[in-house]
This record gives sequence, structure tokens and C-alpha cells, in this order.
Amino acid sequence: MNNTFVVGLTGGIGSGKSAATDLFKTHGIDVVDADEVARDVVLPGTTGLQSIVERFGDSVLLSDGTLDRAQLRKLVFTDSTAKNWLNSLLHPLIRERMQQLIADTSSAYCILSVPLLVENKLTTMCNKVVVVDCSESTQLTRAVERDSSDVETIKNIMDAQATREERLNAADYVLDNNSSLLSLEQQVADLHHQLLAQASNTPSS
Ligand SMILES: CC(C)(COP(=O)(O)OP(=O)(O)OC[C@H]1O[C@@H](n2cnc3c(N)ncnc32)[C@H](O)[C@@H]1O)[C@@H](O)C(=O)NCCC(=O)NCCS
Ligand SMILES: Nc1ncnc2c1ncn2[C@@H]1O[C@H](COP(=O)(O)OP(=O)(O)OP(=O)(O)O)[C@@H](O)[C@H]1O
Repeated sequence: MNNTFVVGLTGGIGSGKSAATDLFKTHGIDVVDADEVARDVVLPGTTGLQSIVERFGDSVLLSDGTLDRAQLRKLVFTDSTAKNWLNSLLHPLIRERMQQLIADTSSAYCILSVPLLVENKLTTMCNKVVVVDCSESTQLTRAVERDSSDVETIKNIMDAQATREERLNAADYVLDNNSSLLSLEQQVADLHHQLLAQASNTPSS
């Protein structure tokens, strides 16, 4: 039986999920990150990578045999059939691996960071849901800068995700990441204490 108190954390591309989870880690909290899991399930030798190569051909591989993620990003976010195919291949694999990793955590609660938490109804895996929120224009600016990506690609990814409103409707707590990283740090410290209290007040099942 798994008694871990799971705090789902989500937000759109570039909203600041990684910035927030890095801060939770400084409080000793274990983090299970769907983006990291998504990388693990397509490492060389996995059935995940094999299926992707069968579908898209060798052009999605780099010369060292690893997945060319930039190439696949371009492919799937300009073709919704390809994106849906990739999602149905990877999401069950990602979900299964996340469940194993949650069971291995040992902190007072764990953070489950998933960009598509609301879209894929993974809120059912969580005791509480935290949304990292900022304006869409800030998301766009930060994501373009971080990924050295073009505006069009990031807009396509944002269009493939839930709206800001849909995510906020699922939130028990909101981290406002419109301003400085210092402000985020203070909000995370405050929320951490609230979540510690919540986790210790929740009876084990
Ligand atoms: C298409 C891929 C190879 C591009 O890789 P890349 O390294 O460029 O991006 P990365 O994985 O770091 O994702 C960056 C961000 O894009 C967004 N994103 C990624 N996949 C998706 C998706 N299928 N739908 C909507 N948004 C997505 C998320 O906000 C994510 O944080 C990769 O994103 C992928 O394998 N996506 C499918 C798996 C998935 O849904 N991952 C999201 C976590 S469940
Ligand atoms: N409050 C902030 N002020 C300035 N820059 C920030 C702030 N929060 C995050 N950033 C920067 O914005 C970029 C996006 O943040 P981050 O990578 O944490 O987003 P994310 O939600 O994890 O994105 P993705 O969905 O793509 O994984 C990063 O370069 C990060 O350093």
C-alpha cells in the first residue's frame, strides 16, 4: 500500500515548474518530475524509442543513437495526429514509472510535477494540487528565451495545453510566478509549511 501524501504541481510551458520544484528540493522534499521520466522512457534500448523510430524513421535519431528531441518537438507540435500518437505511446509508460518513483519517496510529502496534470486527469493521483501561474505573455517570453526556440513553436505547444483558467480551476494552491524568483522562493517556503501540516493531518490509508 502506498501512503505517500502526493502534491501535484503543474503549470503551462515556461510557467516556472522547474524553478518551483528546485525550491521544494531545498526544503528536503522529494520530487518526481514527469519531464525527466519522459526522457527516461525513450533512452536508447527502450521499447519507447524503438516505437518512435518505427513511426518517424531514423531522422529522429542523433548520430549517437539518442532521440533528437528538437526534431521530434518540431514534428509533433505541427501535426496533431503525430502528437496524439506520441502521447498515447508515452503517457501510459510515464504514468507507470511515476507511480513507482512516488512509492520510493521518503519525505513528509512528495511533489509530482506534471505539465499535463489537468489535461490527463492525473489530479486523481494527488492529495493536493499546486498550480504555478503566470501570464501567457510571460510564459512565452521565458520559454522562448530558455529554449532558444521560435515564438511559433512555443505558441503551438501552449495551444496543445490546457488554458490558464482550466488549470487554475483545478488548483488547491496557486504560486504566482509573475514577478521575481525571490517572490517565488518566499511563496514556496510558506506553502511548504502549509503542506507539512496537511500531510501530517492526513491519516494513512
Ligand atoms: C516532443 C518532445 C520529444 C520534445 O522534447 P523537448 O526536450 O524539446 O521538450 P521537453 O520534453 O523538455 O518538454 C518541454 C515542455 O513542453 C511541454 N510538452 C511536452 N510534451 C507535451 C505534450 N505532449 N503536450 C503538450 N505539451 C507538452 C511541457 O510543458 C514540457 O514541460 C517531448 O516533449 C516529449 O516526448 N513529449 C511527449 C511526452 C509528454 O507528454 N511529456 C510531457 C510530460 S507528461
Ligand atoms: N520568477 C522568475 N523570474 C525570472 N525568470 C524566471 C522566473 N521563473 C522562472 N524563470 C525562468 O523562466 C524559464 C522557464 O522556467 P521553468 O523552466 O522553471 O519553467 P517550466 O514550467 O519548468 O517549463 P517547461 O514546462 O517547459 O518544463 C527558465 O529559464 C527559468 O529560469
